[in-house]
Order: sequence, then structure tokens, then C-alpha cells
Amino acid sequence: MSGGGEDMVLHIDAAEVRYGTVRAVDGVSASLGRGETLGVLGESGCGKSTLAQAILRLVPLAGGAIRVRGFDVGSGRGAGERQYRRDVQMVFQDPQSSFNPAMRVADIIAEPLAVQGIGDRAERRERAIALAGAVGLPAARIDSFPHEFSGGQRQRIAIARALALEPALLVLDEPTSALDLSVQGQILNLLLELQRARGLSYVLISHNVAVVRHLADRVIVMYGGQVVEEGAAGEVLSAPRHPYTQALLSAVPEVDGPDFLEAIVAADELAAHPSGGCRYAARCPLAGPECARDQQLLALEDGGSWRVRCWRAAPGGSPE
Ligand SMILES: Nc1ncnc2c1ncn2[C@@H]1O[C@H](COP(=O)(O)OP(=O)(O)OP(=O)(O)O)[C@@H](O)[C@H]1O
Repeated sequence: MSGGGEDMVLHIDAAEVRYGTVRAVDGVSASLGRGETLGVLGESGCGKSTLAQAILRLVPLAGGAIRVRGFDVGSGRGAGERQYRRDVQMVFQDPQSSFNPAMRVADIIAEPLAVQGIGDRAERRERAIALAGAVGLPAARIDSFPHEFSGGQRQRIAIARALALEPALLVLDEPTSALDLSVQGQILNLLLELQRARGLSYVLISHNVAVVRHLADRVIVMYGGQVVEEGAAGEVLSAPRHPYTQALLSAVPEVDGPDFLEAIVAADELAAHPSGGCRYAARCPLAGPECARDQQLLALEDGGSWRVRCWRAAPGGSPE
């Protein structure tokens, strides 16, 4: 893990987002250095997309702070807003829905440049061709329309567009969930390649343990709007300590599938009424009376970065 300082690209400090009484993101903290990937893992309703939206300033913070290379996303104050708009870009699960179907691929990729008034038409086209090459799209097809491409190629188009402004941080929201299994690996490897070549940082939002394992350096596991476990992805995902992470890992097949989401009840209702105590207790096979108390995120070792919101996992096994 990288420390603080100038290499820190993203810093999330006790971020809160509410929809009415629903605490969709409830005191989440995390940070991300240059060239690193933070996995955000959890099933539908745990708040991971809302966290992504908060980083992109698409929903307001009700508390805490998010900083991208020093820019305070919550208040929007201070210098650097223009740079922030360039620094953070998003790749969605279904790129098709974010493409204008009447636009040709070259124009789609160059669109962020046009919006920012960067370069003239010919320069933007040059840039789009270079970006298409960087993501493995054939230059000969740059004047085709997005519907003429396969799902995997469309995701390459979306990635090229996201890179147009030379961002520092990509927020990847289920970037391969809509793709065939054989294509998922290709896109994940492309993301790794681009990260290494460009020093990109990724926030990877996914319910898929295999995808997070493939890409993430660190992971936060979310349940009911809270982080329940965090640490180095390799450690957390091979020997999880929180009963929820353990359930996620045992339920997950190697591939994406609807059964997985059905296997674990959605956390929506929990976010809606966060009574005291562990939010996972109602579903936890290990729950006992101690779990009625609020649980803190506790380091497994003094000063360590592997932290678990479960008194059973904490040193000494005390509920507080
Ligand atoms: N616009 C909204 N208005 C009200 N509640 C919302 C809104 N968006 C999300 N929520 C609620 O906030 C909580 C977190 O939702 P969020 O979409 O962030 O979770 P998620 O883990 O990304 O799930 P998914 O993968 O299904 O998008 C859920 O309880 C959800 O019902």
C-alpha cells in the first residue's frame, strides 16, 4: 500500500451519501495511490454504485470528504475543478447506453476532447485513432457505428473514450459483467496493460470476486452501506475474516451468474433501517448477543491495514 503525499490519487474520508432515510454510503473511508486498483466488492444494494457516483460528483455527500488529487469533491471549492473533470472518468457496465448511436466511433472516442474544446477536428481524429490503437480496435473501423461492434469491442470504445482526457483515475462500474466469459478476461487484461503503461488508478466496482481478484491491489467489502472488511485483495480474498466476505466467497462461482446474487439477500432493507449493532447479524450464521452492539472496523494486527467489522475477528474477540 502506498502512503499519503503526492502519489495519493483518491482519498475518501468517512463519506456519507443518503437518499432520504436510506444511508446508501455510511462512513466509508479508503485511499488509492497512483497506479493502484481499489476493488469495491459487495452485492446489489450495498452502496457501491452510490460510492462511485459520489467520487464522480453525481450525488452529493451528506458527510465526510472525497478528494481527488487534492480537489475537494464534496464542496467543489478551490482551484482544480477543471483538472478534476479531466482526472476522473467512468467506464460503465453497458457502454452502449452511453453512446450516441448516430455517432461514429472516432467521434465517440474524441467526444470528451470536443466537449473540453481541445484541438481542432483533425487533431481530435488523430487522437481518436491513437486511442483506438491503444485499446486494440482496428483503425480501419474507426468510422463505423457502435452497433456494428461486439460487446467486447464496444467496451474497448468506452475505455478509449475514458482515456481521451488523460485521466489519473478510472471508475470502472462492473466493466465486464455484460460480457461473455471469454471476452471478460481480454478486457481485464487490457485494463491491466493500460494501467501499467499509463500509471492509471482504478476504482473497480464489482459483485464478482474473480474480477476483483484479477485486478485489485486492495479491496473494500461493503454491506449495508458500510465497509465490513478491507485489506490487500490477495489476503482478504483468500482468507476472508468477516462472515459476510466468507459467505460471498463461498457463494461465488468462478464466473458471473444470476444465482450468485440470488444466493445472498439484497442489503437494501438494511441500509433503509440501520438499527444499532452489526448490520449483517440477521443473516450471519455466527451471530450472537454480542452482535447487537455497534461494530467498529478493527485492525487484525496493530497498525495493520487488514481491518474487519466483526468482534469475533478482532484481536481479543471483544465486541467493542
Ligand atoms: N436514487 C435513489 N433513490 C433512493 N434510493 C436509492 C437510489 N439509488 C440507490 N438507492 C438505494 O441505496 C442503496 C445502495 O444502492 P446502490 O445502487 O449504491 O448499491 P449497489 O451496491 O451499487 O447495487 P447495484 O449493483 O444493484 O447498483 C440501496 O438501498 C438502494 O436501494
